[in-house]
Amino acid sequence: MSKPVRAAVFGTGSWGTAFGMVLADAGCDVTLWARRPELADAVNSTRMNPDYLPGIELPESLRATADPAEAARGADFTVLAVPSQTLRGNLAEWVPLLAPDTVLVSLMKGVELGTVKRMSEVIEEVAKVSADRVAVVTGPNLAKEVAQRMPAAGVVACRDEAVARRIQTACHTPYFRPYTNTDVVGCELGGAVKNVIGLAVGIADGMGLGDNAKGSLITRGLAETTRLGLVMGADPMTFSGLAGLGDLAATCSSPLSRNHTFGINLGRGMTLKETIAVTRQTAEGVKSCESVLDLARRHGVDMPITETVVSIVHEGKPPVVALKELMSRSAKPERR
Ligand SMILES: NC(=O)C1=CN([C@@H]2O[C@H](COP(=O)(O)OP(=O)(O)OC[C@H]3O[C@@H](n4cnc5c(N)ncnc54)[C@H](O)[C@@H]3O)[C@@H](O)[C@H]2O)C=CC1
Ligand SMILES: O=C(CO)COP(=O)(O)O
Repeated sequence: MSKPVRAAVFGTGSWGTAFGMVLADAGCDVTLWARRPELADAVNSTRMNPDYLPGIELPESLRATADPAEAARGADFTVLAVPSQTLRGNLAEWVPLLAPDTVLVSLMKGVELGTVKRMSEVIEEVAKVSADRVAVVTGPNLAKEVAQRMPAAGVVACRDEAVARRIQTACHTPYFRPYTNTDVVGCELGGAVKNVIGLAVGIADGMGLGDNAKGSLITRGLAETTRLGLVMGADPMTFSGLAGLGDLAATCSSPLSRNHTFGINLGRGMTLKETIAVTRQTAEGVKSCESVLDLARRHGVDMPITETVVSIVHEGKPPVVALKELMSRSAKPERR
């Protein structure tokens, strides 16, 4: 009998824990790394993650530790599920501990501020590994629904399709159906930009702008994501797939989405400070809207919705003023 696949998951937040459950349910031997020893202890002693997934029973084969060396030991797959902006610093500490041929798997949906690097690029740079050893898992995967074993599909993207297939097998369960894709750029951009569009839709929902506004923002949001993807070498078809439209639809319609909810609070009139204070988990779009806009400007791509989100979130522009400006942009053909 072949030995079970070993996976280390760095980050015991909502998605790290839920994806750890998927891997465990698919037969992998999984160790979660938690920043706080008390959370690791709670996972091991109660089979629950009280801080991020309260009330959900975790599989027996899921263990947690606060010792990164213990988590990393012998891992076939090293899954990274920390906030995008802390990844570089976190990974630099973990690199000396990684198992020699481990494949690094990013669950993160952000773009690094300043460098405008995608998460897989940060991983390649910090861990000094080739793109063939770095994969991305993305798609419409709201953590709580996945942890409740509600059906979902996802995408495993890697330049090396054989590596993507190995991860696909390792996370395929009766309720989680992963597809492979070799368009890593498109898959990562889809995930990062949908958070920004999720904020925009949330703001519109908070302002009570209705479902036509929502449909318009989702569609034009996808158009600007695709424009950026095209100049960065992504396959445009990726954006009509799970990593693009699929994730956008889930995020923009769900009260479980932190980005959507963050936007709703802003649209209802909360200040940024108040909104941050009531947001207990990572809403990646809040920081990544700035790096996505930076990326777009460096590539000469027009992203009006992203620009609007940055102006509301970071420049204090009142949503009503931003809406007026967005609606009064010069008229243009749909396909451009
Ligand atoms: N929650 C979800 O439904 C999904 C989230 N994602 C993505 O997964 C990534 C992780 O998000 P979540 O697990 O949801 O976030 P979370 O906020 O639930 O958990 C974040 C985890 O990172 C840890 N952390 C925070 N700051 C840290 C630091 N400075 N150093 C080390 N660890 C730190 C926290 O302790 C926690 O364990 C994000 O990029 C998110 O966009 C992707 C798909 C679904
Ligand atoms: O990425 C997600 C669903 O696919 C989760 O969205 P939020 O980060 O907005 O909660």
